[in-house]
Amino acid sequence: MQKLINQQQMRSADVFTIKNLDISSIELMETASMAFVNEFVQEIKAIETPVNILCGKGNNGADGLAIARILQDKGYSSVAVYLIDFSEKETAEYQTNLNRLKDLWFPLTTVKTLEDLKNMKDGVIIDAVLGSGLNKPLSGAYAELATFINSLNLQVIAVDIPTGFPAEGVIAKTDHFIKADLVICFQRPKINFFFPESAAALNRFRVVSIGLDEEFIEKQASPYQLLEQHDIKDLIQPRKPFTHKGTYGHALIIAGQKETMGAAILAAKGCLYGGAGLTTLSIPESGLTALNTTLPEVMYLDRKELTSTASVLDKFKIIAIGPGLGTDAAIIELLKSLLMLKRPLIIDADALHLLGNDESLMKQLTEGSVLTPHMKEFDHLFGAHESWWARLETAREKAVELKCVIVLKNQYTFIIDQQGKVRINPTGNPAMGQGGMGDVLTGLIASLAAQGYKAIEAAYAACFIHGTSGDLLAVTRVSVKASAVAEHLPEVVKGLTR
Ligand SMILES: NC(=O)C1=CN([C@@H]2O[C@H](COP(=O)(O)OP(=O)(O)OC[C@H]3O[C@@H](n4cnc5c(N)ncnc54)[C@H](O)[C@@H]3O)[C@@H](O)[C@H]2O)[C@@H](O)CC1
Repeated sequence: MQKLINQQQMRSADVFTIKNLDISSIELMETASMAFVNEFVQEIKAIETPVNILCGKGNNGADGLAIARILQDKGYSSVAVYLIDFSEKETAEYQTNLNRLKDLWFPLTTVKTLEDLKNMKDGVIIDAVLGSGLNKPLSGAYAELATFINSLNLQVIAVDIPTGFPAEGVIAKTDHFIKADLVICFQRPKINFFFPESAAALNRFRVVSIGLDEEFIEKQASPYQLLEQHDIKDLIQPRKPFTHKGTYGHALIIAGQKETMGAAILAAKGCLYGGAGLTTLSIPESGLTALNTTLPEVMYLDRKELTSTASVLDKFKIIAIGPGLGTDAAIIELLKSLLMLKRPLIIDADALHLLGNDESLMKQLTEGSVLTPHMKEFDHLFGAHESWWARLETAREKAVELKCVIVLKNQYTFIIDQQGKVRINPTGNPAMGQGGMGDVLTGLIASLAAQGYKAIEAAYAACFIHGTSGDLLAVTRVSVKASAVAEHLPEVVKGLTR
C-alpha cells in the first residue's frame, strides 16, 4: 500500500530529501522535470509537435521552464514558452531556470493579457501555471486564462496538478480549472484525483517518482492508502494439499424477490466463483428453477428456515443480505431477526435501504459487519453530502462509530476500516458501469469472508479482484457484464496467488 499524503507533508518530504541527499532544491526540480519529460515523450512521440508551455512564477512554473529546456535537448523542435505575468512574486528556482533558458535561443512570450496568447493555436499545451501551491480558487485573470485555454480544445498535459485544482479538500462546483487530458504527477497522486468531481479537471493521471524519500513519506500520519497488487498477492493464500470444501467456508446469501432474482443469482455467482467451499442462497421459492439451471453448485435455503431456529444459521461462516431483496414488512422482520443474532453481516442494497429508514436498526449492527453502499445508498444511510470529500469524512466517522467496514463504491472504491483508515482501490473502469456489478462484489466479499479472511481484508481484496477482472475484460470490450466479471474471478485470483 502506498501512503497518500497532503501537500504540506509533501513539502516536508521535499525538504527532508534535499537535506538527506545533500542536493539543492533546483537539483530536485531538475529530477522532477526530467521525470515529467520521460513520461511526456511516451505520450507525444512526434518531435515536430508544437509544444506550448505556460509557466507561472512559482515552482510549478519553474518546472515548466526546466521542461522546456529538456524537451529542446530531446529534439522537440517547436517549443514555445509563455510566462504568465499576472503577479509580482517569483521564486528563486523560477529565476534560476529562467536565466538558464535565456542563455539558449527560445521563443519567450510574456503574458500580461490573453491577447498575448493569440499565436497559440495548435499543438499541445503543458500547464505549469499553478501547481500544488494553490491557496485559493482561481479568480480574475487566472480564471479568465483557464476559460480561454479550455476553449482552445488543444490537448493539455499538466505538471503535477491542473492549474486551479485543489490537491485535497472540497472541490467546489464553481471552481475554475485548466482542464487537462493528462496529469503527470510527482511521487504520489493527489487525494482529490480519486473523487468523481476530478473529472471536471482531468481525464487521467500518471505518477512519476522524483526520488523523494519513501521511508519519510510512509512514516507520515495520513488515513489514506492506495492499494497495490502486491498487497493482494501477499494476502491471498494458495490452496494447500488435502484441503476440501470444508476448508473454504460456507457462505449464506439472502437476496432476491420475484422480479429481482437475477441480483440474487449474481451475488451467489460472485461467491461461488470467488472460491467459497459452499454457497447457499436463500431466495423465494419461485427462483428455485432459475437457480438450479444457472448455478447447480449453489444450494438453496427456504426463507422460512431463516427465522425458524437460530441454530440453522450456525453452519454458515458468513451471512450476506440485500441484493434484490425488497423492503416489505416481512423483509424488515427478517433483517431484525438477523441483527438480533449479534453476528457480523455483509449488508448491501435493499438491506442498506432498510437501515437508512430506521436508525434503531443501524444501532444494532454487530462489530465487524461490512456495509457496501454506492453514493445514493450512502447518502440515504447518513444524510445528503455536497461533496465527495465530505462524504468520505462521514464514512470515516461512521466506520469508527459503528465499528464496521464501509465499502463506499465509486470508480475508485474507498474501503474504510473500524479505525477510520481508508484504502483506495485503483482497479475497475467505466466499462463496468452495468447493473449487477455490486451484487457480484457482495458475493465475492462473502466468499472471501467464508474462506477466513478478516472483514477488512475480504472487503479490500474483493474490490481489487473484482476491479481487476473488469479491467482485463475491458481490454477488448466497451462494456463488461456482471456475470462475465464473476466468471473471470478464478483466473484473476489464480494470477494473484503466489
Ligand atoms: N515536493 C515538492 O513539493 C516539489 C514541487 N515541485 C513543484 O512545485 C510546485 C509547487 O510550487 P509552489 O509551492 O511554488 O507553488 P505554485 O507554483 O503552485 O504557485 C505558487 C504561487 O501561486 C500563488 N497562488 C496560489 N493560489 C493562487 C491563486 N488562486 N491565484 C493566484 N495565485 C495563486 C501563491 O501565492 C504562490 O505565490 C509543485 O506543483 C511542483 O510542480 C517540483 O519541482 C519538485 C518537488
